[in-house]
Parts: sequence; structure tokens; C-alpha cells
Amino acid sequence: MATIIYDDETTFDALKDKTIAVMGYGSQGHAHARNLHESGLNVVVGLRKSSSSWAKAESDGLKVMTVDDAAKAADVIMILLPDEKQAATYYSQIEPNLKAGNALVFAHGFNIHYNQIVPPKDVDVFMVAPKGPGHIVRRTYTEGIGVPGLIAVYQDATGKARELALSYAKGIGATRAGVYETTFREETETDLFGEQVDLCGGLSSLIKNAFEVLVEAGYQPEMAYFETCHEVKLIVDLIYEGGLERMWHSVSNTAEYGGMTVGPRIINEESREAMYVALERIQNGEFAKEFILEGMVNHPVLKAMERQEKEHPLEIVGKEIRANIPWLNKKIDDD
Ligand SMILES: NC(=O)C1=CN([C@@H]2O[C@H](COP(=O)(O)OP(=O)(O)OC[C@H]3O[C@@H](n4cnc5c(N)ncnc54)[C@H](OP(=O)(O)O)[C@@H]3O)[C@@H](O)[C@H]2O)C=CC1
Ligand SMILES: CC(=O)[C@](C)(O)C(=O)O
Ligand SMILES: [Mg+2]
Ligand SMILES: [Mg+2]
Repeated sequence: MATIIYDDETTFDALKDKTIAVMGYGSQGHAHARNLHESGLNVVVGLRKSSSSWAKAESDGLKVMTVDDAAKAADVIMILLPDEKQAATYYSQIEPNLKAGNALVFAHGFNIHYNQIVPPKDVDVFMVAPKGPGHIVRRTYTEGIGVPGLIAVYQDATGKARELALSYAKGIGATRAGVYETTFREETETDLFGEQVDLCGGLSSLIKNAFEVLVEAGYQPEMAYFETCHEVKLIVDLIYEGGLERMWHSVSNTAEYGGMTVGPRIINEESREAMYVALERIQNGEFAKEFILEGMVNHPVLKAMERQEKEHPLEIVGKEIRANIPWLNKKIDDD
């Protein structure tokens, strides 16, 4: 079983005299930088000069510098750039500015685990990985709660890496929900598996296929949207709060019996085999290689798929429906 660390078992001591550079101000970057800053820690944000987030980070009260200057100024460097861009930026702007005893930090183990970044031996390398999207990391922090986090130490040059990781996790609010100890390998492989098979890939594919079947069978797209997409959140909220048990308790007996008998026929042995194939491609590095190469040629496949997805009837009708529900569709950056 995992070791879990909570808020009252941690302090800011390891970080209180350090400068933390948060590289990137995207989904995770804005959340880490703002939460650490509001936790009273010394934060600078590293961005490229052309970044549209530069002004935003400044208006959020943060000090912004180029990646190069932020790396120079910092003791602890958290890399929150897109995974496929980290290695190039690391070798050109971060590594030349690393000093012995600095710490290099990641929110996902991809670049270390798949050998894209090979840090010098005289720095700490560890991970603080929130188990949730950056915008939720930010929103929950402001609500006085947090998203659970993982920590892992890859390299402990100073003997302080674990303590630093826990202070950092406290600074972003993760210890409020509990921090779990893991390894770079375990985090990387399970995180990729989760987002491909279940959370992002599996779920979106389930929604789209169910929507298409209803529409192809002649039902109105609005009915199909509510049934296959909108209600997912309401059902997932119950599972999130109280497990499958609370969800089965809350739905009708009809839904419970129908769901329990038909569900396994939909996500079946064939799907399970596909899950094993996905896991194997993660474990043997094939997925990582495919994704890195895709990034090196400027994402032709990803861009095409994003365009196709935007044109999907589910997205068209969904947009119209959400526009009529005032509390939906607020800009994600509003939180
Ligand atoms: N998204 C999430 O919720 C989660 C992400 N993670 C991990 O966190 C890390 C960051 O991911 P995420 O937050 O999604 O990233 P985003 O794509 O949301 O943000 C990337 C940031 O990096 C900046 N950036 C991109 N290229 C460069 C460059 N060459 N030089 C300087 N800055 C650059 C972008 O700014 P601009 O383009 O304006 O210059 C932007 O601020 C990844 O390791 C990811 O796996 C972990 C858990 C969850
Ligand atoms: C939000 C999260 O944890 C993911 C799905 O792993 C990611 O965005 O990479
Ligand atoms: Mg994840
Ligand atoms: Mg991920």
C-alpha cells in the first residue's frame, strides 16, 4: 500500500529561503505559481518573451522572466512546459544555468522516465504531480481544499529532495487532500494509461460512440447529447464522492439492473485486450516515441484530429445547448 502524507505532517521549512521558478503558465503552471505565491513562498515565472501569458502572470501579481533568467535566479525549477517541448528548452535554457544543489522538478515523469532529459548528478530531481487538471488545482486551492498529489524522488543530491517535494506539495494545496509516494516509472505509466484508456480517451470515445448510435437511429441530437454527455458529470460526481455504491444507490433500480447487466457487454473482453495493448505500448516506450516524433514535426496528426473533433455533431449541438445554460461555458481561465 502507498505511504500517504497529510498537511499537518508537513512544513514550508525546506522552501522558505529558496526561489522557485515555475516554467510555463498554462494549465498546471498558473495553478502552481499562484498557489505557491499565496502560500507565502518566493516564486518567479519563466516564459518566452512572446508568450501571451506574460502579461496575465504579471497581472496575477507574479514576477515574470525569460526561462533563461528564471533558471539563473532559482534554486528550485519546476518544469511545466508541454512534455514534448521540455527537452529542447531544458538543454538550451535550463541546464546551462543549473548550479550544484539546485532542484529540478516535474509534474509528470515522462521526460525523465523516457530518457529525454538526463540531468547532471549534482542536482535533486523529484516530482510533485497533482492528480487532476491544473484549473482544478487552482480552484480547489482557493476553496481551501486541494487535489491529491503524488511525489517521487529520482535523484537526491542534497539529501533534502523528499522534504522539498513535500513542502512544494503543501504549497500547491495537495497535502490537504493527501500526498502519495510513488516512483517516476509508476507515475508515468499509470498516468499515461489513465488518460488514454479511461479518463480522456476511453471516456470521450464512449460518449461519441453512444451519441452517434442514438443520432444514427433517428433520435434528436439534443436528446442524444443530454443522455450520452451532459449527464456524465452528474453520474461521475456521485462516483467521485461516494464510489460506485453511491451512484448505484442514487439511480433507479431500472438503471442499476440495466447498467450492471449491459455495461460489461459494452466495455468487454475485447476492450480489455485493447487496454493491455495500450499498457504494453506505454511500458515499452512505443507510445512515447510516437508522441515525441509527432511533436518534432509540429503535431500534424494531433492538429487534424482536433479539427475533426471540433466539427463532430456532438460538439456542435453541445455548444448550442450549453449556451442556454448560464452557469456553463464560462471561460476556463475565470477560475
Ligand atoms: N494539464 C494538466 O492538468 C496536467 C499536466 N501535467 C503535466 O504538467 C506539465 C505541463 O502541462 P500543461 O500544464 O498541460 O501545459 P500547457 O500546454 O497548459 O502549458 C504550457 C506552458 O508552457 C509555455 N511554453 C510552451 N512552449 C514553451 C517554450 N518553448 N518556452 C517557454 N515556454 C513555453 C506555454 O506558454 P506560451 O505558449 O504562451 O509561450 C504555456 O504557458 C506536463 O509535464 C504535463 O504532463 C500533470 C498533471 C496534469
Ligand atoms: C489532468 C491529468 O492528470 C492528465 C490527464 O494526466 C494530463 O492532463 O496529462
Ligand atoms: Mg494525470
Ligand atoms: Mg497526464
